[in-house]
Amino acid sequence: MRLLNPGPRQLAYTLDGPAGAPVVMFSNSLGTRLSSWEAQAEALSGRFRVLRYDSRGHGMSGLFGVDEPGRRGEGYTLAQLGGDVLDLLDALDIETVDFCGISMGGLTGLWLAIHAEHRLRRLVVANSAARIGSAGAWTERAELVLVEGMASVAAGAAGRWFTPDFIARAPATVARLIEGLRTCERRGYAACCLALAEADLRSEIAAITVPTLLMAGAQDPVTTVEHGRMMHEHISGASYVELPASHLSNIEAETAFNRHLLRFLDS
Ligand SMILES: O=C(O)CC1=CCC(=O)O1
Repeated sequence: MRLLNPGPRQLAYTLDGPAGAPVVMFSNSLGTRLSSWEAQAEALSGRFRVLRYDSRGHGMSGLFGVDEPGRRGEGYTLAQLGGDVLDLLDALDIETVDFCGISMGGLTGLWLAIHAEHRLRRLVVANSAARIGSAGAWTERAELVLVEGMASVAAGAAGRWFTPDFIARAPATVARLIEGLRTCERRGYAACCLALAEADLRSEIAAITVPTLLMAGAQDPVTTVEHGRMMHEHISGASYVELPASHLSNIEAETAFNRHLLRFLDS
């Protein structure tokens, strides 16, 4: 694990793989961290350089000021989440990447494709939407974790992230991710909820020209297949697949996810 700008505005990242190989960058969902891409990093290793990072407020990345006195309950913005990606690429002297994000990370990828398309070769958006949830629900969730702590959202997360079948089949994996959510910094998590409360790219995604692969989970209750199909209709030339999974499809359906990802990266 390496740190860009060690301190309250640090970004934690890993960069693995052969020097000179094309870089594939991964962006995590709300309440997870760069370790959630383990299966993809392994599948790509050898042929690609894999750049993973913890979104601000998550994992080993900093809180970017939301812990400062008087700033309780302040949010990040989607532009800041996208700006962190550009800062990291600039610092590492990486001109272009294939970008793969899930959920909040997918929304970050859509923002980059709209505002910094020259930095993306290809875009993969998994289990995401141009507008995730509603402003009211995200504001409520931010308030809930600030007042009651992360246990209040960790309790119901398995049912949002995975199918009952996967929860029964892979209890240790599910427990590890839920523990990661429970120990997520509440102020960072809340600030990302507030970024999601504001983020709405529905009127902008038609401008995307970066080659795009959209992946949805057939049983995802959060970002549904309807959200995936809506993006597919609006992003010209995009490919769209549905995976046998709920929300964290890169974990629940890692084989199918990796197959589609690699096929797209090789196209
Ligand atoms: O509600 C959840 O935990 C799922 C989710 C919504 C946005 C995101 O990144 O994860």
